[in-house]
Amino acid sequence: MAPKKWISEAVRAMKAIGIPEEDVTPVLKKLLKEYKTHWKLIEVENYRVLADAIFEDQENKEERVKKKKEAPVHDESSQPPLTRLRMKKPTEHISPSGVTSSPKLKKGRGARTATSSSLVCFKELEVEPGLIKSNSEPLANDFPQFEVPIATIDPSNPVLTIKEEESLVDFCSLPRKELQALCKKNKIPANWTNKAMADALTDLTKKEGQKNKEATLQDESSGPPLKRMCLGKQEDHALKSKKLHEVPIATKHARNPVLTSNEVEEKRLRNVMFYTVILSVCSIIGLVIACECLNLHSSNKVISPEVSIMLLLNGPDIHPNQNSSQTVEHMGPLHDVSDISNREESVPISMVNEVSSEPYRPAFKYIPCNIVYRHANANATLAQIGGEDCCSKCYGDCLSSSIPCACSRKTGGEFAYTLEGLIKEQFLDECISISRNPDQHQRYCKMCPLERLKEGSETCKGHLVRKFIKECWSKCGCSKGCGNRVVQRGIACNLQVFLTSEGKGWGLRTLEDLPKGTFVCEYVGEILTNNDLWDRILRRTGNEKHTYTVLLDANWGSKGVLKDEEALCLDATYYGNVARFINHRCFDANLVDIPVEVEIPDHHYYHLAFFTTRQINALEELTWDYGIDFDNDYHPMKAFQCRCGSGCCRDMKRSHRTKSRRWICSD
Ligand SMILES: C[S@@+](CC[C@H](N)C(=O)[O-])C[C@H]1O[C@@H](n2cnc3c(N)ncnc32)[C@H](O)[C@@H]1O
Repeated sequence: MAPKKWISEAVRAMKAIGIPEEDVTPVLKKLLKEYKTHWKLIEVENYRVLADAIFEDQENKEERVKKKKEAPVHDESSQPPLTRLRMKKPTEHISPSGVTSSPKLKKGRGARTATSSSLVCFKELEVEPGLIKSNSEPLANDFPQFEVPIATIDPSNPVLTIKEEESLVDFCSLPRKELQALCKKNKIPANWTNKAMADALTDLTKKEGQKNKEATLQDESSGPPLKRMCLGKQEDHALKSKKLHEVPIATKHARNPVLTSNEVEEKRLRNVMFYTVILSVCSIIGLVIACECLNLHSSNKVISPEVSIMLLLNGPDIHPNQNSSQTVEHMGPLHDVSDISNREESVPISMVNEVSSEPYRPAFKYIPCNIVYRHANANATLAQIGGEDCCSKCYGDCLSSSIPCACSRKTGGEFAYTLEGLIKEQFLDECISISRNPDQHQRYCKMCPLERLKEGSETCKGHLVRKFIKECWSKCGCSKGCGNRVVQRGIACNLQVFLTSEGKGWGLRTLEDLPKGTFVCEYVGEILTNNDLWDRILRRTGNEKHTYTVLLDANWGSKGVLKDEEALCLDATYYGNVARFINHRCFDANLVDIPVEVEIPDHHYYHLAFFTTRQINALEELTWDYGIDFDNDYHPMKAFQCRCGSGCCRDMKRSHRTKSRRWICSD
């Protein structure tokens, strides 16, 4: 006798395909009587036998009713015959008596989908209870194309592929003796006809296969989340292509899922709150410890909160090639050199020193996305985004749509990205040209916020008029896998921080070949107002440096007088990501920085993203032209001595140039 639990399982399976319990129990009772000790065969192929028997039963009932009704008048032409949608014609089913045998499931996708994935299919189709789609109808065309990622295949409802089904042993061809032996082993009556025994064995094998598949799927889902990190080059390249990006972002890295923009926003806000609390606590403790360390009590020096925070959390940067005797004892822990992002990125970022034996104690905290410092106005609200700045009516992938959506408007009615997730060549070349020929693209700024804070300095030399990329965002109707969302997905290529041998300190390199136009990373740091930045600069003392600050000036000068809270910059001195390690190259840098509008449409705040200017080979150092004017004596902070090694090094030639001051450096 079948246990109660088994019966309720059978009822539940039928319910899932829309058959109510009252239809199931009488048929099940009959079947159990018929199958006796072989009741387990009923559950084969998701209770196919049971489902067929129920339909047969219903059909018989309907037939009887129909006959009764038709008995007095016979007019076949007035009513079309009731066509029944069902998974298969229930002519025969596996019978323990061995008299009849079931026709095998048709080796077609439809048949398997209907039986094995009934849960998903029937729900979407809203098929009338009791009716199941015919395998003669193409199922695939009936369903809306949902973006169901591969990772969400229900392991409890595995689907055999055609190949797997075909690879099953052909029991029919076995000699009777062998069949009988196999049946005996599997507790199937050995006195059935050859066909019946073969069918029963086939079904058992399929069931075994399904169980194994289930186990494998479960194993995979609970396996180590390091799979993404161990991807080969080919897979990695494929991952970068848009198609694979369509896997929901959250599944990208099980250990450290990449966040959706909303989540990023939430996380950012949480970060801000978290860091604000940490900052306040640390500034008090840091002040005390820093004073202890520096013995400042007696020297009467005043330490700014920022300085003390830096001492406590990080300490200033030490480059092994620089004299570190004046630096304070570091209090922060060593970074995990196998992943300096501490799993904040979806790919690990390793750090190597092949030049000296000095350990690296980074003087910064790794953050994967920008955080707001104090009063900087970089908070996005959905109300800020007008109808013309989003594509609320889109769905799926905007890049595959025949008509470019509203989000392409700011890039001239064409998206900046290709279907492969690279930046379009023409767009990229224009950005490179702007960066390399600044004189032709600068906008003079009479009331530059940076200039008006300085006393006695020369007037502003201008800011580049930049080309913006605009990505779809939260208010857009498209999916998270939309091809017009690249930068917001974060780093996807294998990068490494390494100690340069030319005396530039640490640098960043790629561990894989990168095609032209690949997104590498974003410049991440604290978002500061112009006032905050100036405060930090004025407060800096002795050995302290501000070599990690970039002005977000792409829109400066387009308005009249820029408010101080609108003039923003990114400071990666204390909080930053890999981009803070990218060194400068005067000529032919292999990266170009492009402003990217994601959340805020008016461009006072934007993301600064790096794309490859050409094909880059694995292990090449990634470089970027900071846009430093090495000849500017009035520069608030003196530039470093350039060791970029390029033939046209601006520092070597000392030629007179007027370059944008996007980069602020000190040495
Ligand atoms: C944004 S950081 C780059 C990472 C830095 N090398 C480090 O170790 O943290 C900028 C600083 O790196 C150094 N640097 C960058 N490019 C350089 C170059 N071409 N020549 C010499 N030093 C360079 C300078 O000290 C500069 O102030």
